[in-house]
Amino acid sequence: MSFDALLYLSFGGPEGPEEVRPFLENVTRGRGVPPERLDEVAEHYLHFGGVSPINRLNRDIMAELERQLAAQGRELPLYFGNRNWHPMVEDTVGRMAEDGVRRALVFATSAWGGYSGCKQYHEDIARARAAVGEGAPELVKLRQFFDHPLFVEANADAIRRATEQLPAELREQARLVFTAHSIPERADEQPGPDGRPHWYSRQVAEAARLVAEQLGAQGHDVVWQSRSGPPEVPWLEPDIVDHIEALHAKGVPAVVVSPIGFVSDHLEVIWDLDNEAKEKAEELGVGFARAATVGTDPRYPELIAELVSEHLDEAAPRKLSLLPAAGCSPNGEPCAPGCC
Ligand SMILES: CC1=C(CCC(=O)O)c2cc3nc(cc4[nH]c(cc5[nH]c(cc1n2)c(C)c5CCC(=O)O)c(CCC(=O)O)c4C)C(CCC(=O)O)=C3C
Ligand SMILES: [Fe+2]
Repeated sequence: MSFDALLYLSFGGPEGPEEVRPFLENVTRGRGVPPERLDEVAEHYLHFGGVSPINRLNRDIMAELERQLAAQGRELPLYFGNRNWHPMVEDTVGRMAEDGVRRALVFATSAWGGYSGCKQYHEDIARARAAVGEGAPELVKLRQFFDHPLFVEANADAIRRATEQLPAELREQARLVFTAHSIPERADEQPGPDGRPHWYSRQVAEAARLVAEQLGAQGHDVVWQSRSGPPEVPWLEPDIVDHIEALHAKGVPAVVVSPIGFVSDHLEVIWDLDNEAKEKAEELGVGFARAATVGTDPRYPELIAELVSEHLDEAAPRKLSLLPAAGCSPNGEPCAPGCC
């Protein structure tokens, strides 16, 4: 099948203090997030002048991706659209239609299945096409990449570099801790294409296992961060901050934290880890190093180009786990019956 463009689809983030509230309202519309939580998160954004780094990081990644695609001799114009903030995906897909794009691939900036990481991006695709109406391009979303060798290698190298930042005497005993965005337990019960539940947390566990194996780590933990929602609703636990306390109580002298659940050092990473988790570690005297996300590693755009190649050249999908490949479907249709 031929494609005449690539749409880079991301979350979006505010670029000034006056944009914080309307952005948060877009993110949480109909999601049952209490106003107190929104006030708290607004403060996190305002702490950084109301500017999330996510848009700049995405533009840097796209510039490198464009360079790599050009070097491969691919003529595939790149478009940028977001779910929650400008450039909004509806506007971008409108522009694609005006430019005469008939059929495009879509890269969504999440490695995972589940509602937030996969299905909601399918909904964005369907909503954008509906908004454009007649003449909207066909949009085929690329698959989930949590077990792609380039994702695993880039995360492993970032952990190696973070470990070097710890004092030499702590490195050997430092506990490797992976974090990903918490989601409601009910949401995590959602099955994958294999029909088995907990698709999201199984993928996170598998990616963490693959990275830890590549590092020859003695042991590792998978924990969660950035919990939202009303307090009475159970979300995946333990939280990273509580986990640092628990490790300290067991006598662990240092932690290396890998935000494997995210692909760039956006606000949830720099606030929840570099502020909150780091502060807790310092308070307890626990050594703390945070690994980078894959976004600044050239292997990330390389991975995107490989996913593209699976469609344009029928390149065999490279994956390291036995979990099924999923997340790829046209025009926002579910990727498998009951999936995500
Ligand atoms: C699984 C997952 C990912 C990873 C997969 C992926 O990357 O897609 C992710 C990424 C992100 N989440 C982000 C920001 C936010 N997420 C929120 C709220 C929520 N996230 C959820 C899940 C996820 N989120 C859920 C279940 C909610 C509750 C509301 C709902 O059920 O939908 C809220 C509302 C306030 C709050 O309650 O925290 C904000 C501001 C940003 C941008 C950061 C920046 O601006 O730099 C990014 C990349
Ligand atoms: Fe899916």
